Amino acid sequence: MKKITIAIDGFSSCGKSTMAKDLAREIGYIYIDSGAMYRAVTLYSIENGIFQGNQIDTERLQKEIDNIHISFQLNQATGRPDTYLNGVNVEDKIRSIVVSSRVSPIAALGFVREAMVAQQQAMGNSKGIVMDGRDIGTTVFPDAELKIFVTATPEIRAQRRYDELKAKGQEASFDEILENVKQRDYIDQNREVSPLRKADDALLLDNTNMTIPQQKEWLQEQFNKTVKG
Ligand SMILES: Nc1ncnc2c1ncn2[C@@H]1O[C@H](COP(=O)(O)OP(=O)(O)OP(=O)(O)O)[C@@H](O)[C@H]1O
Ligand SMILES: Nc1ccn([C@@H]2O[C@H](COP(=O)(O)O)[C@@H](O)[C@H]2O)c(=O)n1
Repeated sequence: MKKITIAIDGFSSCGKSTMAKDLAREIGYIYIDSGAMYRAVTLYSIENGIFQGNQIDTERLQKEIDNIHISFQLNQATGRPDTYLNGVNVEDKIRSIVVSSRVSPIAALGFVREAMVAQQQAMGNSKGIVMDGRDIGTTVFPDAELKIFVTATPEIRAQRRYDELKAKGQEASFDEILENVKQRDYIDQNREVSPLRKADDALLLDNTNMTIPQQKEWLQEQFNKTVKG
C-alpha cells in the first residue's frame, strides 16, 4: 500500500505523542516527536550557558546551531524512540519541568525553527511517517495526506501530565504544570514564525472526555479512511 504522511498538531500535553506513537507502531510507520528536537536545543542552551535566567544568547546559539545534532534511537525496553543530543541519550532530561519552562522561547527563534524544520522535512521525504508538533500540518508537511489538530482543556492536560510525573516518582506541583501548559500555549500561538494554529484542512479532535483507547481507535479510523477512501 502507498505510504502517506501524517501530521498531528495541537496544544501541549493533550495526547498527541501517545496517539502518534501508537498509530505509527500499528501501521509500521516512523514516528518523530518534533517537540523533542526543540527540547534538545533548549537543554543544549541551558547546559552550555546560552540560556541563563531569562536571557538567551541568540548570537552564540545561532553560531552553534549546526553543532547541535539530534537523533532518535529505538529503546528496546519501552518500544519507543529515545532522543539523543550529540550522541548522548537525553530522553529523561528533556522532559524535566526546567526544560518545559524554557522551551517555548527557544522554539520561537526563527533560525532555530529553520534548522529543525529542514531536519524534519529530510526525515519525512520518503513518507511513511507520523510526526507530531505545533507546525507540522502548516509548515513542515503542508501537503500531508492526513492532518489532525488535537485539543483538550488546560486543566485536563495539566492533570494528565501531573499523573504521569507522579507515576514516575517525580516531584510535581499541579499549579506549576497548569501554569506551564498555559504559558507554552500562549507563546506557541503568538510567536511570529509558524505560530500554533489548525491547518485549514486538518481534522479537529477534542479529546477532553476521551480515553486513550478511544482516541487511538478514532485515529486509526481516520487513517483507514484516508488510505482506503
Ligand atoms: N485521552 C487521554 N486520557 C488520559 N490521559 C491521556 C490521554 N491521552 C494522553 N494521555 C496522557 O497524557 C499525558 C500527555 O500525553 P502526551 O505526552 O501524549 O501529550 P503531547 O500532546 O504529546 O504532549 P507535549 O506536546 O507536551 O509533548 C501522558 O501521560 C499520556 O499518557
Ligand atoms: N513542531 C513543534 C514542536 C514543538 N514546539 C515547541 O516545543 C515545545 C515542546 O514541545 P512538546 O511537544 O514536547 O510539548 C512546545 O511547547 C513548542 O514551544 C514547536 O514550536 N514546534
